[in-house]
Amino acid sequence: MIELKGIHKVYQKKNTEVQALKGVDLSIDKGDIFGVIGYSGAGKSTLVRLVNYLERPSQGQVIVDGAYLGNQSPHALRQIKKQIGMIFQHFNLLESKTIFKNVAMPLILAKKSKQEIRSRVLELLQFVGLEDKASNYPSELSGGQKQRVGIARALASNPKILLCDEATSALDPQTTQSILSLLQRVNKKYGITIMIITHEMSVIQKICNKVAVMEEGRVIEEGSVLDVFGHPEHETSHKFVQTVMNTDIPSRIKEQLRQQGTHSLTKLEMVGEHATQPILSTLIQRFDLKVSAVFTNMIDIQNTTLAIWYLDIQGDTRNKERALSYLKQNDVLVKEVTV
Ligand SMILES: Nc1ncnc2c1ncn2[C@@H]1O[C@H](COP(=O)(O)OP(=O)(O)OP(=O)(O)O)[C@@H](O)[C@H]1O
Repeated sequence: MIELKGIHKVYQKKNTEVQALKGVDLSIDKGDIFGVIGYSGAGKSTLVRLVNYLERPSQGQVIVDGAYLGNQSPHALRQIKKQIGMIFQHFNLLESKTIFKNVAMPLILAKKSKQEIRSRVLELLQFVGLEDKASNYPSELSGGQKQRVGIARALASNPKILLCDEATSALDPQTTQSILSLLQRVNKKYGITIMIITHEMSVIQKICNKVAVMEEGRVIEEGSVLDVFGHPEHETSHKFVQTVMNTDIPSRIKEQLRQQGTHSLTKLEMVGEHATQPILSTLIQRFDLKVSAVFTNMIDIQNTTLAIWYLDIQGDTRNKERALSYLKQNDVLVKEVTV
């Protein structure tokens, strides 16, 4: 649905150049809720603004729904851009217009009939739960309600893609949760592909199926959210995962283990129904091993459980080898780690 190929973006600032993007390749499939995470200045906003050509790449190709944006006529580009809605951190509502008018604006600009505008706006206000606010003004709404108006306005022209630039960063955790649930409904009910820019891993955890981690203008890691949470390859991704799920053994426990003479542990990673297998009893009873669970953590990612266990497994070496290959055969990811 969205393809970015070899994207570079250079901003000219007086006599200096800022290389905001340094060769980004990204592919977002239809129906994805795709998260892009990174620290401030990583290039996330620049990247998302390229998708609807608010910014043009200095080099590389942006392809949306099969159309290469670089060689479109102004008219064709406008048509493509109509298929892309966008919501913003600070909502960008017209303060002097009512909620009804704010949502209606894309339809008024597209010269739709009054009747069509009325029925579409009322349907959308109902969808976002604001049907009683049609004649209020933005200043009379809470942040979460304003973002709901932003979402309704973005949906007015029936887009195929919704871009969200830090859409929940100005909201409290409870309101964030309700906006994320609404975005999930947008994805499911209208089949809209969603691209979310954020610096909060909890946002990725709650609604994204795929994630790209950005640093200094590059994508440093990309994959399914479960994979990146389970075994982040890059140090920055690891740090983001740690903000929502502690997958590292606390140093206090490591110290205790070293004092006891334990220098290595077996790390198990299990996903979905594999996370609820009777692992410990199998290792103890079937393979005659002595097993202590030193540190464990479980997290729910889009209704799927991800479990990480660190075990101290003692006993006959051959039995341990057989036990570990049994675990691998049962879809448990096994790794020996030093403490
Ligand atoms: N219009 C611009 N002119 C000059 N430099 C820019 C412009 N927009 C962004 N930059 C620079 O490009 C780099 C990437 O910025 P960008 O806003 O894309 O990052 P970001 O990851 O979205 O950060 P943040 O989360 O703080 O918004 C930064 O160094 C920024 O200063």
